[in-house]
Amino acid sequence: MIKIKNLTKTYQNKKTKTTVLNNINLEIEDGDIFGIIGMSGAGKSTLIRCMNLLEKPTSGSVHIDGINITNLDRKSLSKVRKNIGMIFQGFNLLMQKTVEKNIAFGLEIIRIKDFVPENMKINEYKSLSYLEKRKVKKVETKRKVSELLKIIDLEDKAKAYPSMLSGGQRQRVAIARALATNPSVLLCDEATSALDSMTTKSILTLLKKINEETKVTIVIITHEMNVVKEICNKVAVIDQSEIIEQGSAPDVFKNHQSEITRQLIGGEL
Ligand SMILES: Nc1ncnc2c1ncn2[C@@H]1O[C@H](COP(=O)(O)OP(=O)(O)OP(=O)(O)O)[C@@H](O)[C@H]1O
Repeated sequence: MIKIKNLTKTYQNKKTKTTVLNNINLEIEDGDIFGIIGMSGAGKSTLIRCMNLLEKPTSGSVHIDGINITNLDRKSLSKVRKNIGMIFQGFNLLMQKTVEKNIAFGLEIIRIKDFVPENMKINEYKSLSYLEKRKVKKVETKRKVSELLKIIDLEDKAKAYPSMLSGGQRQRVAIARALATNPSVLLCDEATSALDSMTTKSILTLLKKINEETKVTIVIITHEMNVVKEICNKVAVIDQSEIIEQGSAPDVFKNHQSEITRQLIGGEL
């Protein structure tokens, strides 16, 4: 579960002080596909970046699976971050690496001694020599990459470079890389904004399938209402730095209270 308590984010320079998030309170339950919607500049990106401490809140706290991650030291935070995958509008792939190497990168960043093999008891792994551990990690990485290639349906592109892929295929690779560490949370920052509507639909279908199969909690920030309608079970509306509405997606769509929400959903319902 992700709990955000009284979170405020203020940017300050010599002359100005801007409060971008004001007293945000949110609870995102395990397995949710939680949409955060709002107009441009409302604070969506800042909020999602606070969830993995890419931005440090000015005050308030972020709790993931019961752990307050707000003031963790670098080492503990990097451990927590392995449990939080993130994908971006611009995909952020390594252009000089093949698809399979991009996906493996999600695991490469974990030190041999911190690696947790999926098919092995942790004590068994711990008792191995460094070289044996390295071998296990190599084999496990290979296995995981082929499993993920299958999930994203790009087994035939394993040796391709990102420049040879379409936008939708690149985002699939980014999703696989984010899932390599089996995170319990996947943060999606405008993940489909650069894609056409058909490709968006296929990425959303993939995210939904992954959510159903792995129970990963997905947080999506977007200004695209079809994204929320398509896959989110819950939604929060952010406007001028504050959460102005939240609840089950169908309920917020039907019984919204604010003018901003009405504008965002375009009065379609
Ligand atoms: N580093 C920063 N310093 C000062 N102000 C910032 C900084 N980062 C963001 N802001 C301001 O915070 C506000 C919220 O930005 P944010 O990117 O979170 O909004 P958003 O809802 O994601 O917008 P969009 O949909 O356009 O991406 C904006 O007014 C932005 O100018």
